[in-house]
Amino acid sequence: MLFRNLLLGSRTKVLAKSASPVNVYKQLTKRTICSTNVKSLRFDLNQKSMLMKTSPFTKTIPRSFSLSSKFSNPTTIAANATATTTPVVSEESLKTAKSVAYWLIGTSGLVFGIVILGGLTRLTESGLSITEWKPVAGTLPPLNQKQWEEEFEKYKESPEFKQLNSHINLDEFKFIFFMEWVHRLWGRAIGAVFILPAAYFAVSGKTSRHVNKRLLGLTGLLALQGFLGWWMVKSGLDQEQLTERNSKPTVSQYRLTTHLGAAFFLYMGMLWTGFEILRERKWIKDPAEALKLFKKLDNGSMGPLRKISLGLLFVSFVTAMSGGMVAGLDAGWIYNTWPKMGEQWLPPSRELMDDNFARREDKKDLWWRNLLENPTTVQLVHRTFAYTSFAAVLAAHMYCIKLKHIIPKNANTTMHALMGVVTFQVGLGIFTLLWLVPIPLASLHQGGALALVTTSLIFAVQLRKPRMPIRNLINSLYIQKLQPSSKILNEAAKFSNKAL
Ligand code: HEM
Repeated sequence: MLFRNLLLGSRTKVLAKSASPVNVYKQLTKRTICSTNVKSLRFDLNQKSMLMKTSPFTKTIPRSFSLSSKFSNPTTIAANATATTTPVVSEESLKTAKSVAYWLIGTSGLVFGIVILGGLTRLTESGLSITEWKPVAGTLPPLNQKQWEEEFEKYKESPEFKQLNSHINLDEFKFIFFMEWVHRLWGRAIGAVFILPAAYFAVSGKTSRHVNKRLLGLTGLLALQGFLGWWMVKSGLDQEQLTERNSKPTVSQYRLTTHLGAAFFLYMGMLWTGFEILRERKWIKDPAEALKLFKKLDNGSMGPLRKISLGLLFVSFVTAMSGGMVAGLDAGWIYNTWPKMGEQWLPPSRELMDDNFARREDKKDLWWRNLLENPTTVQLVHRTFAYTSFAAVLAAHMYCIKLKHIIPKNANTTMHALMGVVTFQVGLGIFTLLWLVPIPLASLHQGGALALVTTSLIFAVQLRKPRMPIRNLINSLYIQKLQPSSKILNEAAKFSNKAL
């Protein structure tokens, strides 16, 4: 049990003689834990009880305790009501400037752009044209004829030139170099556009601690992304690795997908944080509306839908990653038929689990190598994930239609959009395959994957319950608005004293 608590957090049922949420909560936070560790509280005023869910690593949590009788005293109730007019955590420490949200969403747009450009670099087979990684010096392209010729000489040493491109001249080289150079420059620009303002916002106190932690994580991810880019390119330049993979000069599909996945994570992290800031600011501005929304989000039927929303985000992400594997293996160039794969619904099992892909004598790696390295199987896996994504969104859409009176209106609208995006994306995938991966369509299909992940992410954000400190803040702001002067509370206290 202790292990479970540490890992998952715990649930504690608190019984109160007084059914006031204010009292129960105050008593709880005073006696046991810091309010920021509380993930959710659910009050049952009839049963005079409260269910508390805490985050992992919360220290002492009594399984159940009764509140002292003094809390059933009306004077104390009034006094406690006064106490809650002061926010549990100050508004300023929770608030993040709107400009931070817009900057994050804008920067995520730049990440969207670089993913598309990266795809175009791959589709035009330009990605292996720059054979070195110079994070600072590489900012400038060759500036004169001599430098261009030097750069071309270096490229002539690469396996790609020797085996595939020995016919190209300097002008053709300039085009592929330019594609890769713009991609790298864009990456550097994102670094600058992210890190400098992040430091400024943090130092000037425009961000909350919560957002600062996110910004730190995103900075780490950004640095990792630059490294992953070079790690990927190296796999296509190094003849030893190519021989080991028995591959023509292209990057490893594993590394391509890792690089793509990290970009998706960076994009999702920026968007999620940006939307969360905007959402919380909106609540702070209008606590009454916020409380109405919280009531909807606290509805029991929303629990499963919240899990479904995260499931949809996960399945969209995994489908996109399986698409990365298709792209990395050029598996879109085979089985260009739909809905069947060739003449059959499924390729022959001999081809799907081809012995030639196993590298171990005992063939123990037959399954996973075919699933990740055999273009036929990898395409089938991508088709399967795509159908799963479509079916999952369709089912969730129908579920939302059923619950449409309970679900927040904006989440409902997003679900309709999600249904549209997934249908469009599946259509794009099919035509990309049928028409032998034309560059504009393949690029649009990649953009479609990002659009699908974006819509799933917005849906998940819209269904999220507020963080506990924000909930506390909104509650107290609401009470402050209702009772602008403490006079009313003093009157209430006097009245209660008389009643005793
Ligand atoms: C929810 C649906 C889908 C998602 C999220 C998705 C996502 C992706 C992604 C992210 C890529 C990699 C693009 C790149 O890195 O350049 C990709 C590639 C590909 N997908 Fe899909 N896809 C979906 C459905 C489909 C379907 C239904 C088909 C065909 C039946 C399909 C066929 C392809 C092909 C052929 C490629 C390789 C294109 C290339 O080489 O650039 N996709 N997909």
